[in-house]
Amino acid sequence: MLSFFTSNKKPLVNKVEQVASRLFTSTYKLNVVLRDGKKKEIKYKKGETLYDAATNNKVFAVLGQCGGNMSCTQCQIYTKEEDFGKLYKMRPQEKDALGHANERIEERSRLSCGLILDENADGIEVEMAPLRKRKKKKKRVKKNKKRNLHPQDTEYVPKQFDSTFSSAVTKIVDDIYWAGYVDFAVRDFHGYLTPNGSTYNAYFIKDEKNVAIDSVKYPFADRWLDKIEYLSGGFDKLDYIVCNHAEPDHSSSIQYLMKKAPYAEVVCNEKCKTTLSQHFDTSDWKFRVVNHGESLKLGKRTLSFYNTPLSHWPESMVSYLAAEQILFSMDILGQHYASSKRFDDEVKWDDIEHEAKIYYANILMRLSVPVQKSLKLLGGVPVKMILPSHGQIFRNPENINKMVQNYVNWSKCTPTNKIVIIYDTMWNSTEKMAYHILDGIQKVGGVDVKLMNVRRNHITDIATEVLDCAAIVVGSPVLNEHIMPEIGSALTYLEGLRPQNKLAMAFGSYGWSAGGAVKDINRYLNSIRAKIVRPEVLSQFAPNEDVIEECHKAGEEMAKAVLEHLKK
Ligand SMILES: Cc1cc2nc3c(=O)[nH]c(=O)nc-3n(C[C@H](O)[C@H](O)[C@H](O)COP(=O)(O)O)c2cc1C
Repeated sequence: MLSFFTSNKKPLVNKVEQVASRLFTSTYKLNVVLRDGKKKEIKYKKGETLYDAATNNKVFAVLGQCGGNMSCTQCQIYTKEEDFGKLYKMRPQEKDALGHANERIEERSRLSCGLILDENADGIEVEMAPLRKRKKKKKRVKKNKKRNLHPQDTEYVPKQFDSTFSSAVTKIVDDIYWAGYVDFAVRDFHGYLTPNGSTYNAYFIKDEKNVAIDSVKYPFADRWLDKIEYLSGGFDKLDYIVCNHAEPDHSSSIQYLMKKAPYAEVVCNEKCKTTLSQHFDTSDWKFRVVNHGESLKLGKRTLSFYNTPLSHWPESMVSYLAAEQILFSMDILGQHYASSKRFDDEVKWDDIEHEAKIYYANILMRLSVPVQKSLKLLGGVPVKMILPSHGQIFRNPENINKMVQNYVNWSKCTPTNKIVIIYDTMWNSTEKMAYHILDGIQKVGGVDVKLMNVRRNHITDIATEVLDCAAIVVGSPVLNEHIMPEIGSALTYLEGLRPQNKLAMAFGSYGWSAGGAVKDINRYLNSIRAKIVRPEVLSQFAPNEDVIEECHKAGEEMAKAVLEHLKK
């Protein structure tokens, strides 16, 4: 038996949470004024978040869409001014989330999911912050239907198989099959590059009940439907289609299945049901809504469901077969990797590890806190195999260990001895500065450098290098008082992905107004809470000897700061 954490079983809680969990258990209470003006008393134990206490008190009006992951900010509360200062201090994730909130933020704002309750919160009164007005749901569904916004709403037209391979199912163990589609051709996934293609992994369980798990991207619906028909012995023998995640690469073929399989029920959580209805016309679908921890008896086996909100979307969940110790991990441990082989031990480990890193950096880096929560939840689940929604299936215990450890490191952006220099240039002055900074770093030794011109390196690769670097050094010339657009685009992308724990500095060349570009760069660096190690280096037009010397010095200082940082 192999646990999801087979080595280095370090709990993924930060220090604050560890302290909080050790606190006493006597009960206190506070009041929450809900958005409809009603007041609710909430009893809590010291160390609980307000969000968890509200859930335990069944005051669900406090809850937000992201499931308490400090992301959607819908659980924002206003404290009374006199109470704000005495409450448990804000952790960086909470500050960060409030900084990106859609709703109105006040000085006395807190997130219920971030606010740890202690004895100082006893007897206080807080008020739910108003939500930004949203259009009525019913109207929006109607509008979408009328406009036919989604290409996947178009009628499914069966196609011929391209090859016998695309129609093949793979037996994983007795009665459990891979029934997905290998997309060798795809090169772009919502804006980032997939040079090795991808797979849409759908699975099938044969038992007294026939169960399809997830589907494939809609252009490949026909291949998937044929496999499901074959495996279940006819569409009328299909009992369930589990939808772990409503993103269209995994869900958009379900609409065609529902027209063919008269008795099939869609098994998903409540949020997934709503999200599916916002993509497709689900009015005729039969749903079986499952809650966190609930199970479905299939015959010999039982399939259990665990919500893992925001590892990748709010409705994300995983499914688990205890009998075979198989985890259908959805996007967790996914890789965009197309191969004729299905298992991790049939391909080169370095290839899939690298693809998993690209996947993590570009999809999950922003979602590190929810990912850590999911890892913690799954830490107690024994697994022999992990079946993700993209890429190779993991069945080699050593590989499972390595990949889980990678996730632990990536989710903390654990720094390695690497500095990434990201820059743009028009007439090469900024580029020359970048090379001189590189020389300065090299002079100190012991730190790797990646020099990435934003016009020759895709944001996909920049994000991947940034994930585990210790420092980023960003340069741009001044163009019309600002940074160049391509570096702006790269920094906007990184700002969204929120890399943690980075040292940083800015540099760049200008003509007649020094500050514009570095001011923009520093704004981005501050937004991701990078620690700016030293003041920017500027050059009026091409760097002269003084500037070159300063670039060398800056490189040396950055390298020394990184080596110091890694000792901690
Ligand atoms: C279209 C254009 C707009 C520019 N706008 C500014 C500006 O607003 N302020 C400024 O100080 N320099 C401006 N410059 C000058 C450049 O910042 C300067 O030439 C710098 O040295 C270019 O660095 P590079 O060689 O790395 O491209 C501009 C140059 C160009 C070509």
